[in-house]
Amino acid sequence: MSSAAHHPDPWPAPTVTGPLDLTVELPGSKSLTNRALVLAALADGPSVVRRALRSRDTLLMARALTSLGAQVDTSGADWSVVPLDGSVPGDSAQVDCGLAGTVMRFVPPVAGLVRGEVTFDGDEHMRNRPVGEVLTALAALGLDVDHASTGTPGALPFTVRGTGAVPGGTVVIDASASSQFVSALLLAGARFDAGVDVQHRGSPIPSLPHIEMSVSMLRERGVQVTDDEPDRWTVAPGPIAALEETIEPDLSNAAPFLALAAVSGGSVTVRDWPAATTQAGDALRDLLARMGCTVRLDEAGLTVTGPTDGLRGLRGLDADLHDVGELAPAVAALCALAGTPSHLHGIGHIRGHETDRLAALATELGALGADVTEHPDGLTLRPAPLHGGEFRTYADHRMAHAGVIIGAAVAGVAVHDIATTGKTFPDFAGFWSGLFPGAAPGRD
Ligand SMILES: O=C(O)C1=C[C@@H](OP(=O)(O)O)[C@@H](O)[C@H](O)C1
Ligand SMILES: C=C(OP(=O)(O)O)C(=O)O
Repeated sequence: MSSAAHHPDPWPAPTVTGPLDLTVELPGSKSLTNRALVLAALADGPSVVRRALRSRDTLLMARALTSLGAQVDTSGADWSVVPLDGSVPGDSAQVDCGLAGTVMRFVPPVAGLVRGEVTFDGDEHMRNRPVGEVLTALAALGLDVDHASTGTPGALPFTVRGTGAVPGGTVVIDASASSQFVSALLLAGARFDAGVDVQHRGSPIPSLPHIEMSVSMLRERGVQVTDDEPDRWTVAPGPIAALEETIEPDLSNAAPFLALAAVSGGSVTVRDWPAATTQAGDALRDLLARMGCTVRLDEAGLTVTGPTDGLRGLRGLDADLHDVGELAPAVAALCALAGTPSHLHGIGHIRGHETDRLAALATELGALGADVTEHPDGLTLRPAPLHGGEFRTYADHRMAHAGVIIGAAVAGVAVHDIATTGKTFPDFAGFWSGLFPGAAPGRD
């Protein structure tokens, strides 16, 4: 994982000096790794998560499940998991959610399925990220959840007192703030006595591909999921089959790398890009093509080639990113460099991500000269000359990705807390700088 000890803070982002021609092999998907770990902990036998992502979010998930009584061996590239055995070791546990939405939302239902008292807390900002709908839903499904006496109701810190069994049944939630509310209930739902029937009422749910990812991983493990009505998912009670699964590369984390093709007017290939996937990052193929890049998916991987006249040929984008909000910071950075205006919309929910990403992007891109207007649900960016300066990241890995994209195009950009990329990428700064000619050899 990246560490502040190895990289200055703020970190001078490397700038391209000509077209790059790169092939990169990226670490595994956070979303796939953390789902595979949860499902393995609830499975009917030992599982293996091959090519697991080793990053802050996935190690927090491994630790959380271990504290609930699973055995997760993270020592190699392939992680083995022996499922939960019914009781929390020592009868009580503390789960550190860090800044991982997947840990804060996916683990509480699991805690109801083991006997013992489990307290959840996390980074300071994590207390502002929404989770109340999950906790209220879990209480309605028969879990003993205390989030009123521990601090602000509906937020970290909270306590789950598991009895080892969850009655389950039908629940109505408003998942307009995060798709993870639904995924949380579905992933554990097969182990509830009556399964779970989740119905959403409210504004449209963001990040729907992530719910499809949960559904598809459950089905791969033999769980019966019905999703033929909009905004309703039913998981039948039953076992979750143990599985050996190989984790795909993280396609959302591919964004800054593919952006290098556009910034440098060169080509970047990401190896092992899956032909079919539920990852939201697959939308980069369409988004980058719409911006004027050439995109080719073949046995070599996904190759993106930037416009031949470089950034002058990069077109702005009018895009609804509601389904793929986690791409917004990197896409916004590219739009700030494009030759025509952009309007990114449908992403009001990313104000509840690692930071208020719309405010953070407007402030930090604006500070480097971008012409950016913040809207309740998005950003408008118009072409403007950018200049160097400091780019603050607010503990948000994807803000750091936005910063290094600008830094690749504009000399003199210094990105604050580059180590925050460790949330989903081991030694991002070393990997990134190793891609630039003249960089010190031997970085991983
Ligand atoms: O389930 C998941 O793995 C995720 C769902 C999405 O969350 P939201 O629905 O809160 O946007 C996504 O943005 C996040 O990075 C990962
Ligand atoms: C929103 C994100 O993370 P989390 O899983 O913490 O919600 C993200 O990675 O962009």
